[in-house]
Amino acid sequence: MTDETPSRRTVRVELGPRSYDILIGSGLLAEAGREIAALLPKARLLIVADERVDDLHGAALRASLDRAGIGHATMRLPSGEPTKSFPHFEAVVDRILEERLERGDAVLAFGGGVIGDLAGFAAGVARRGMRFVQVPTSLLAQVDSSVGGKTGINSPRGKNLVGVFHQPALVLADTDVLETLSAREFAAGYAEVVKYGLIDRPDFFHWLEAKRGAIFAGGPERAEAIAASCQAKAEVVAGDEREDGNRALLNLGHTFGHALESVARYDAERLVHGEAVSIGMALAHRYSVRQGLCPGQDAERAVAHLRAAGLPTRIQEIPGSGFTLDALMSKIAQDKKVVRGALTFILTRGIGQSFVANNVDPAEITRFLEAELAA
Ligand SMILES: NC(=O)c1ccc[n+]([C@@H]2O[C@H](COP(=O)([O-])OP(=O)(O)OC[C@H]3O[C@@H](n4cnc5c(N)ncnc54)[C@H](O)[C@@H]3O)[C@@H](O)[C@H]2O)c1
Ligand SMILES: O=C(O)C(=O)C[C@@H](O)[C@H](O)[C@H](O)COP(=O)(O)O
Ligand SMILES: [Zn+2]
Repeated sequence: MTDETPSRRTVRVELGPRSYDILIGSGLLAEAGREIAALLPKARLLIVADERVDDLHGAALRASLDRAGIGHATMRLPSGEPTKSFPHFEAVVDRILEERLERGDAVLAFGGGVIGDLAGFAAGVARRGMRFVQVPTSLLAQVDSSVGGKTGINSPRGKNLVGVFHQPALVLADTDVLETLSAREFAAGYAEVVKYGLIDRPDFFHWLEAKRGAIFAGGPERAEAIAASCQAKAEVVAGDEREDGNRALLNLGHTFGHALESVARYDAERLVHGEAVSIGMALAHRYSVRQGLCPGQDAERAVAHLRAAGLPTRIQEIPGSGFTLDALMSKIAQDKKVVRGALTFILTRGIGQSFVANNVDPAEITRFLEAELAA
C-alpha cells in the first residue's frame, strides 16, 4: 500500500518479522539520521559508499547522521560492476570487523545496485547477519535492487552466482539525488520500471507510454513511477520471498541479459545491467512471438517503448565482439533458474501477460539466438 503525501511516499514490504518501509521522496538524505535513529537507536553505521556518489552526496548524508548523534565510518569503493567481486566483498567484511561493529550495529549501502548488492551480502554474513539500510542513489536501485533482499556478487562463471537473501531494515530513496545521475544510467534504470508493466501491469505500461517524457524530465510523475515500481516489487516479494515460484517473474529479460553482461565482462563502456535487461526483455518478447505465444504487435509495442527511452533492444547494438552462440549458451546454462539441466525463461502472451516457462528446450533457444545474431 502506498501512503501518499505531496513530497513523501511510503511502500511497505510485508514479510512478517522482516517487514520494512521504503520511503520515497525529496529531501530524504537530510532526514536519514532521524529515520535511522528512530528505527535503530544507538546503532553505529559503516557507510559502504560508491566513490562517485560519496563525492556528490556523502557530506549531506554524514551531516544528517551527525545531527542525529549516530556514530559512523565510511568505506569508499570504486564505481562499477567489477566492484561486485570476491576481493571487494572480503574487504567490506574485514572493514566491518575492523570497526568492531556489533550485531546490533548496521551497514548502510550508499550508491546504486552494485553497492547495495555487495554491502547487503557483507551485512548478511558478517557476524552471521547484521542489519542494513539501503540508501539507493540510482534510478535502478530506487525501483528495484534496494528492495527484496537479493544480495550478492558476481563470479567469473556468471552474474550474481554468490549471495544470500537478506532483507534491509529500511530503504530511503531520496529522489533529489537522481539529478546528478547520467542520462544513460537513468535510461538503464527505466528498463526495470518498464519491466513491471510488461510482467503483469498493462495499465502501468500504458501510463508509462503516456508519461515517459515527464518521468525523464523530473516531473512529479517520476516519484509516482518509483513508488509504483516499489509497490509492484513489494507485492511479488511478499508472496514469494525466496523465489520458489512467482518471484521469478522479476527475472523477465534477465536470463538473456545476465549472459550478455557476463560475456561483455561487466564493462560499463559496453553494457550496463539495465541495458542488458532491455535487450533481454526484447529477446524474451521476440522469442515468445516465434513460439506462437505472443502477438507480434505486442512485442513491437514493448520494443518501441524501450527504444523511445533510448535503450538498446538488439545484441548487435552492444559495442565490441565476443557474442558467439557458444559463449552465450554457456552463460545461460549457469542461470540460477536451471532445474536439473532444464532452462527456465520468463515468456509472455502479450503486454503485461508474462509467465514462468519451465522446461524450455535449449535447442530452441540456440536456434533463436542464432537467428538473432545473424539478423
Ligand atoms: N538485488 C536486486 O534485486 C537487484 C535488482 C536489480 C539490479 N541489481 C544489480 O544492481 C546492479 C546495477 O545497479 P545500478 O544500475 O544502480 O548500477 P551501479 O551501482 O553501477 O550505478 C550505476 C552508475 O551510476 C553512478 N551513480 C549512482 N548513483 C548516482 C547519483 N545519484 N549521481 C551520479 N552517479 C550515480 C554510479 O557511480 C555508477 O557509475 C547490477 O549489479 C545488478 O545485478 C540487483
Ligand atoms: O528481485 C528479483 O527477484 C529480481 O529478479 C530483480 C532483478 O532485477 C535483479 O537484477 C536480480 O538481481 C536478478 O536476480 P538473479 O536471481 O537472477 O540474480
Ligand atoms: Zn535486474
